[in-house]
Amino acid sequence: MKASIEDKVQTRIPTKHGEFILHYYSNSLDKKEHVAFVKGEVAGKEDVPVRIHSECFTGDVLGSRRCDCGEQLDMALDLINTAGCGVLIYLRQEGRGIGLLKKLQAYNLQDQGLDTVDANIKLGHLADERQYDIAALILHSLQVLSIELITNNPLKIDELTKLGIKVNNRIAIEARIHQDNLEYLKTKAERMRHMLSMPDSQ
Ligand SMILES: Nc1nc2c(ncn2[C@@H]2O[C@H](COP(=O)(O)OP(=O)(O)OP(=O)(O)O)[C@@H](O)[C@H]2O)c(=O)[nH]1
Ligand SMILES: [Zn+2]
Repeated sequence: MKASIEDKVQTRIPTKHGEFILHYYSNSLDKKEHVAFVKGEVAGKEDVPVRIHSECFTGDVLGSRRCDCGEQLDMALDLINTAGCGVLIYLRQEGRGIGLLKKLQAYNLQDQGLDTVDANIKLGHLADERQYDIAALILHSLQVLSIELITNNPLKIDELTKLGIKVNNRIAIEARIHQDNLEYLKTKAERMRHMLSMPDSQ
């Protein structure tokens, strides 16, 4: 079956980062509630700043310091708001696609010494099970011509390019490094090719 999405509703959301229009999508691939937060006029535009954010209940909602997600969400919305034009797609791919239950189990394995990659593998999953088809469909639906992707993850750029999205540039989004996220960020840099500037001495 060919993947499809439907833009079901658009509504204005004033936030501490500025005002955005929230688009709610239904889709033919899963039963999840994927959304886009849109700033300004993006249809027919080139080089639109775009963040594709993967759901992280612990980081985005609870403010967990185990990962950089919550801080990246704030930074991306500030950046898009300041640019006056852009899109944050919030994909419901909790735990890099393995779901909240498995991510929390993976956290316990990490507390026993495994890193984020090996914890996923021990639970019978791939290191990263995310897909970006729905994000690409959302960008097509918004009639964005080309993007500047806000990410440190080269895989996201590759995947979107394969799906026909023109990624003209990458905008780095590096959260503060501290004791609680150090190992997590180190693993992303060393095992998942994330473009992060890690301190040499740590
Ligand atoms: N399986 C698993 N998922 C995690 C863990 N920590 C965070 N996540 C999930 O990872 C996703 C975010 O992915 P990241 O690898 O942090 O970053 P990214 O989206 O690939 O890259 P950026 O665009 O640079 O942020 C969210 O869905 C989180 O819920 C973990 O230890 N294990
Ligand atoms: Zn997170």
